[in-house]
Amino acid sequence: MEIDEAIRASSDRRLQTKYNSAAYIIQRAFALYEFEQVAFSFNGGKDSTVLLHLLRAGYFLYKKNTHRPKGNQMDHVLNCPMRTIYFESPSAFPEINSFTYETASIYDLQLEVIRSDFKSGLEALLEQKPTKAIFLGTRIGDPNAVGQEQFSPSSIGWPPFMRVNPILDWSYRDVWAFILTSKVQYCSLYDKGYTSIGSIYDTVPNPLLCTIDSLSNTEKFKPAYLLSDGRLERAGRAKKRNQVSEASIDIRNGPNIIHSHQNGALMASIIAVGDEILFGNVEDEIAGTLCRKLHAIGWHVSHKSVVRNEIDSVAEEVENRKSTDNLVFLFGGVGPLHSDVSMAGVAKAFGTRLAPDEEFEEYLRHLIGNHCTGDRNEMALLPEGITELLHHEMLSVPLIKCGNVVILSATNAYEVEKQWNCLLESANTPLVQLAPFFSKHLSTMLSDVELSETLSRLCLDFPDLNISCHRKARTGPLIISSTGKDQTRVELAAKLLSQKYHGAFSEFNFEGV
Ligand SMILES: Cc1cc2nc3c(=O)[nH]c(=O)nc-3n(C[C@H](O)[C@H](O)[C@H](O)COP(=O)(O)O)c2cc1C
Ligand SMILES: Nc1ncnc2c1ncn2[C@@H]1O[C@H](COP(=O)(O)OP(=O)(O)OP(=O)(O)O)[C@@H](O)[C@H]1O
Ligand SMILES: [Mg+2]
Repeated sequence: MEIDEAIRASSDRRLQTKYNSAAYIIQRAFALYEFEQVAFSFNGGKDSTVLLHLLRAGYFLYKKNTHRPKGNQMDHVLNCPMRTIYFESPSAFPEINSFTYETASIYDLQLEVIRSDFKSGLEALLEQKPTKAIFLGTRIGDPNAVGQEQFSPSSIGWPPFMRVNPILDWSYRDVWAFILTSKVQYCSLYDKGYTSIGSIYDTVPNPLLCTIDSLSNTEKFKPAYLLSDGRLERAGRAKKRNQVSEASIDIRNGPNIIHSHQNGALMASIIAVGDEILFGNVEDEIAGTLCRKLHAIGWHVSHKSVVRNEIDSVAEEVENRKSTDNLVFLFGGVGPLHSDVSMAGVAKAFGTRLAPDEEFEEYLRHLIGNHCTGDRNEMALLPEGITELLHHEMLSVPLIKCGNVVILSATNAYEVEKQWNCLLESANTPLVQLAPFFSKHLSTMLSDVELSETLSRLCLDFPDLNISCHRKARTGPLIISSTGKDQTRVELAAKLLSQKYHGAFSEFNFEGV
């Protein structure tokens, strides 16, 4: 069987692994359901083209493994005469239509063309012919893939059947590696720069593949398989409303829009994940550094917390903070150890799951080389559909941002300093530089009782300032800080206080402490 032979003969181990697991899913589906009760949903797109050839290979392997025929007795299964459904729409590209029809005829597919919407078409189909399972070329990253597994029952409200998704965990690059290695035909639009194909009204060639022909000074598009970042395969598709996963990974449009709180202020919170901090074995120095850094660029820090190395603890905290703050920083619990559950916690907070991120895996491979086989690197499992990598030349591995949560791998103040600088300089930085804060700190030996009324009054008179008090020891000096964005107001508050208690205050400088 030519597909099976081509993949086995290739030197691409990753492709072989993906192929083997897809072929396994297909064979299990053929073992579970009668051939006549299974259908293949084919639309001439690249993913369903891959699936077609995987089905042919899987069917061949299934027959070979279950019937053990000799010699050329296998010839009759070189094709897979599957029931194939195509939802044809008047707004489909003519190239897609012709490719679908031609392919169905080449491979003896029993094509059933449906000219209604998916749901009512499937209802009619199931009434006419018992259909237990339908193969789909859905992949992680497709807007409708969230929450699906390789075997996923149809959704509530849909007619009952099993959706079988053998290439769910395939990346864009895997799809093209398969097509190019097995040398199968694909729709001609992909050679014209289309990377994901919808209707003629919502699809154009991917702008990221556009080049200018220097001779004719006209636009040209490179073929789809040359798109280097597969996460941008839908860049030529008009956005639908409510496509959450797309909105959050749209790195072309820069950082996610951040809605500011009162007075244009932006809020951040910091979550440390670490049993060692809660046991008191380790003093956290990262959160403090982050507070200073955020303050220095004019951000407010609303909350700082430490949670246990437990998925649910991380998920609960992230869920709370991500909806309250513009940006959440999380550190600790990142890596390959049993206690490194932060990614899983973040995924759970966003209602998604961990999925292999091919680009991140590539970075890790450079970093840890032989220790990572490439088949299975748990550190390359990142929250599906919400992850954006933030690159910087000084970082061997990019920083990870999931929605509005930035995950830092720093383990001490020095490392967080470096990651912070890279984050600030990253092209997609979520850190907006705001007007700076000004602070004035005064030190006094006056007692709290003597000062309390005056300070309450000062807070009322200066609602735009943060006036805070702290002391290092009950018997030591009291430090009063006023902080705000208007330097004149900050200085005025300090001056009024000093004037009221003539000679009782001196200026204080935190740096000198
Ligand atoms: C065979 C088949 C089965 C489907 N089953 C479901 C389903 O169970 N639940 C669901 O919400 N959508 C289902 N859909 C719809 C898809 O999730 C999705 O809306 C569609 O493929 C997206 O195409 P579009 O981006 O062109 O709208 C199904 C589609 C097909 C072709
Ligand atoms: N009109 C349709 N008729 C039959 N199946 C469809 C149709 N639209 C989508 N599907 C099924 O859903 C899967 C995912 O759809 P999608 O639009 O991502 O197509 P594709 O094959 O992936 O091509 P591309 O991503 O390049 O547009 C397809 O592989 C196919 O199994
Ligand atoms: Mg697709």
